[in-house]
Amino acid sequence: MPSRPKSAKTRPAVSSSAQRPAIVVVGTGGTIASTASQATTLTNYTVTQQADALLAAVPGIQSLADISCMQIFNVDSRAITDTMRLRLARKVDRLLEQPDVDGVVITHGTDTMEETAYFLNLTIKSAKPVIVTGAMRPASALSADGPLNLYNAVLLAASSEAQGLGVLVMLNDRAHAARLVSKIHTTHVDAFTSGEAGCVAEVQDGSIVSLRPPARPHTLDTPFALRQIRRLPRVDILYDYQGAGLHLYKAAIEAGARGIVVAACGNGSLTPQAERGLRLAARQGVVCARSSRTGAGRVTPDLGLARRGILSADDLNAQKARLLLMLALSLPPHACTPDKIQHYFDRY
Ligand SMILES: NC(=O)C[C@H](N)C(=O)O
Repeated sequence: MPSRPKSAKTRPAVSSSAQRPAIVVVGTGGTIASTASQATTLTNYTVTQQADALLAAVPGIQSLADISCMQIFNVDSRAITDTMRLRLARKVDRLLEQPDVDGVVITHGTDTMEETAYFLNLTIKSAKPVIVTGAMRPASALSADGPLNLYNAVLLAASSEAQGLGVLVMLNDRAHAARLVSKIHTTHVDAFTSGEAGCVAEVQDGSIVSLRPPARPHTLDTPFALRQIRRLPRVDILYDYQGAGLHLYKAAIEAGARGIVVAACGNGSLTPQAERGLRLAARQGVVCARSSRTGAGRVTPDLGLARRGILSADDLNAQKARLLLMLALSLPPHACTPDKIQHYFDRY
């Protein structure tokens, strides 16, 4: 349980001016919680800090809200498994059910942040703000970016402007919609983009500048609910390339994959062996989806392939398409036919 703010009693979803919003910061690890041996060491570090220490390093943050914090795990985000992400989602969902919690901030490694954010965006059943943040530089760095990112994340979580926008990713002064955001640089502080759609909001001088709300339905408006999930099914990602072989497709089928997402070339085009592999999988009841390895744009649906159970992942990248497919395959049989799953790809 988070340590409770002293004044926490029943309060509206976002507090009136008389009552400060109650925000829970959930720590999961990542570079924001890491330290290195020297202030100039920016890429070689270890997770050492918990959420309370991160908060203590941010001047003025306590003036934004009544902040409590908790640690669910403390790892590099590459170590987060499907089970851990599910546990985090359940925890956040339960926190938001509490009338005395107005919003949640999650501190997280940036490498797989977009996966956690999109998963929460599809499953959390609340309109209260959920903001995921992190850092590209460790807490020990000269010009560490974590403190301002965390400040801005709490600012956003405490704001009525972030209500009903789904899960947002806050880094480098920008708030991105979970569905659109992706990490596109290995080390720069400005590592995240929402592509052509642009971000949802910016923070300038401690004020939120709203730009555009996310276009796709999320959170309360999806058919995916955590309570109906016991275990997430195996969905594998395969990368297509010139000269690809069939063996990886066979291996995924043999490993019991219920879904395969391929990061296909261009507009979802498949090399001959990838197409053979997907057809083989689809014939055995594995739901397959084509995303694009280009990093932008939608994969045009192909009716011929769709008839064979090979769907289009719309403009989701492979890692996000995988999560949507896992959630879709967790639904009861009548709700996860290939037609229905294509509809989920087109909509969420
Ligand atoms: N910048 C980061 O947060 C990267 C880190 N390795 C992670 O946990 O994802």
